[in-house]
Amino acid sequence: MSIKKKGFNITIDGLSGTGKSSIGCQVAKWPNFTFIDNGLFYRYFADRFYLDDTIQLNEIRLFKNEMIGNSSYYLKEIEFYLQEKNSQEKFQIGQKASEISNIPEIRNIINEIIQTITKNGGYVVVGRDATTKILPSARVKLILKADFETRIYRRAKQLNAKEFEAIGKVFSDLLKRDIDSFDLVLEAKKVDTIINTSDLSIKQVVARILLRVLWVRFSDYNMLHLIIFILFVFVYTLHTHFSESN
Ligand SMILES: Nc1ncnc2c1ncn2[C@@H]1O[C@H](COP(=O)(O)OP(=O)(O)OP(=O)(O)O)[C@@H](O)[C@H]1O
Ligand SMILES: Nc1ccn([C@H]2C[C@H](O)[C@@H](COP(=O)(O)O)O2)c(=O)n1
Repeated sequence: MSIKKKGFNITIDGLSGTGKSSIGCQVAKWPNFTFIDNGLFYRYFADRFYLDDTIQLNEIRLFKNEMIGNSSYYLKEIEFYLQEKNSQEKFQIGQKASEISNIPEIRNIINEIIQTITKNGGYVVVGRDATTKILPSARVKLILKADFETRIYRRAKQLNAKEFEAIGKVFSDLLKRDIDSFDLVLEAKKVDTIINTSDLSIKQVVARILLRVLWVRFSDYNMLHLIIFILFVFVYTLHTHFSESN
């Protein structure tokens, strides 16, 4: 049973540190889907097009078409471009990304790029509004959540923050990101399946999501058979009805 079906996309939203990126890229592996981290777009745009306190909207508009025309190249470029930054740079880029995410045109451009790239299916998109705004028609839509303390612990471990001051920075950064994303996640929470990852390992969360993917795909499969069966019964009944009346 192939999961790579026309139009089959998976979206995963959640606050910072809930595990979207680590889990999303694992989820993408088994059905051989392409992973897209929506937050990376904001970061890439912020670092490339927000120079000397000026947002280069024209450049961004041109870039949109370039990226749509050559999506597999640019998805890799965005991923690797940011991997090369050190943690201080990443922190600053994150702050600029948060600023540009308040500009509606930039949000629309990013959403449009992702919608166009994913239109044939085969993608796992993670972010904060992937389930509600970007791909509300995705076949599997999930929200990850985790306690605030768990998320601080995970982020501090990830950044190797051990000193009181460093942990304080993690705390305030996470709080700010939560406040920035509050509306988006609140909106998403209304409609989707929520998984609390606080007491689950990455593997356990991935397994749950893949089970859900299989279930959705399996119900498609059964539904198709059910429809064929009903059609068959209908045609057969018509056939016997008309042969009896002749
Ligand atoms: N279920 C889990 N159990 C233990 N550690 C986890 C779990 N999920 C994620 N982590 C760890 O927590 C850290 C943060 O996870 P990740 O970067 O995937 O979160 P995120 O939701 O994508 O955050 P952001 O939105 O800030 O990018 C990573 O180091 C990751 O390995
Ligand atoms: N759907 C999204 C995704 C991201 N942002 C903003 C919020 C963050 O400040 C920034 C970077 O995201 P991250 O890499 O931390 O996931 O981009 C957003 O507003 N909407």
